[in-house]
Amino acid sequence: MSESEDQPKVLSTSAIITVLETLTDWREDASRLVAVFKFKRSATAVEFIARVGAAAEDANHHPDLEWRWNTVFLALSTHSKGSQITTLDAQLAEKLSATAAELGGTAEPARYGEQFGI
Ligand SMILES: C[C@H](O)[C@H](O)[C@H]1CNC2=NC(N)=NC(=O)C2=N1
Repeated sequence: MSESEDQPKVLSTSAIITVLETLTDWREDASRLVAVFKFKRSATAVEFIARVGAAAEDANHHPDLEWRWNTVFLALSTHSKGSQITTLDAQLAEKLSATAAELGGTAEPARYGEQFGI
């Protein structure tokens, strides 16, 4: 288990703002990092979901996930830290953006308010 996995650090508001300058696919919403990725085909969205699952198992850190046809909605927070945003969330967000890009996915900022019924 890596040191970061042992001790995720809660990000302050200013740290979140700084992190989001790099994680341009992601936004803060209700103490979570959220993103929406759209793919050309539903099958590619499913492939992405499988890779999200593998990355989550590797990191022992699991995003909330919603699948709608060719689009995948993600939300990340750290349950063990009161469901706040931590360094673990930022690390996984970066990895998932890279994975989405590899599969030709595009972020859909206009849809960020739609996920999980909110
Ligand atoms: C025991 C195990 O380490 C925990 O339940 C892990 C699993 N996946 C997790 N995922 C998320 N998002 N937050 C957590 O705190 C968390 N904790």
